[in-house]
Amino acid sequence: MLTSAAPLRAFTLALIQLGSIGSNKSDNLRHAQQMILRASHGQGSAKKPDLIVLPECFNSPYGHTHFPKYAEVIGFTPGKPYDASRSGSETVRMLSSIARQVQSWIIGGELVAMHRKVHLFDIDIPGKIKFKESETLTGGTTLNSFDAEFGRIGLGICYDIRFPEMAMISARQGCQVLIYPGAFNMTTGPLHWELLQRSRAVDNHVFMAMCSPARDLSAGYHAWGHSMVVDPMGRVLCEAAEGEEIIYVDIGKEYIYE
Ligand SMILES: NC(=O)CC(=O)C(=O)O
Repeated sequence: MLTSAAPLRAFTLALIQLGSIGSNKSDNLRHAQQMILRASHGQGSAKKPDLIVLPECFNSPYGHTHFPKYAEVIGFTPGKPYDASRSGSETVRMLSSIARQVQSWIIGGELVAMHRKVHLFDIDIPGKIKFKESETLTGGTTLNSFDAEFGRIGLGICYDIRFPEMAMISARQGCQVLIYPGAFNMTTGPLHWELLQRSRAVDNHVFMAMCSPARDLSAGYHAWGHSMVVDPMGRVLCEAAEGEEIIYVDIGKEYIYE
């Protein structure tokens, strides 16, 4: 049972709309690490972020046939001690070490909480897109969040956003910010990416953010991009374009309604 959350405090959020995700996992991890380092310095008037978010599937190409090859054993059990530096997962070791170096929270696989996508993405729109995650993945069965010094962060992954009950329960459990790494595509992106985030934000009076990979037309899956952050009134606070980009937003007093 979660204890009640402390009031939300001002913080800086960075979403990394990562590009160059190819077939070599170590190269993907190296690139993600460099981008986290770049994000950690802030940009222009943006301060050093307290929380940095990577997209869904940042260490492998997105596609259900790739998942078995890139899968890693994480071995994390909530509430039990876990030494991320000795993890069997190359991805967790990288994230944990860079999180310590830049002194920020990272959503991408760092290990204070682990969320497994609950709702698997199975879609078949004739002539447009066919994708069946359930052929190679098993859905998660738990709702997950973590407490940072500035607020309670609820987690989901991509397709999870289409199930309003999940965001609602997170909000009822005191989450003030919901972050769902995601990878919508060229069919569902223009229709629903912004609509769903604004809906979940307004339904629940929370901040909502989704972080996408950059669009790569040479890849098998064409991600929509447009990583964004929405405030509890449903206003889009910032939005990326399609390419590789880091977007920052200060969640300041003007957005925090007590
Ligand atoms: N990729 C997903 O999990 C979901 C998606 O693209 C959509 O819901 O649209």
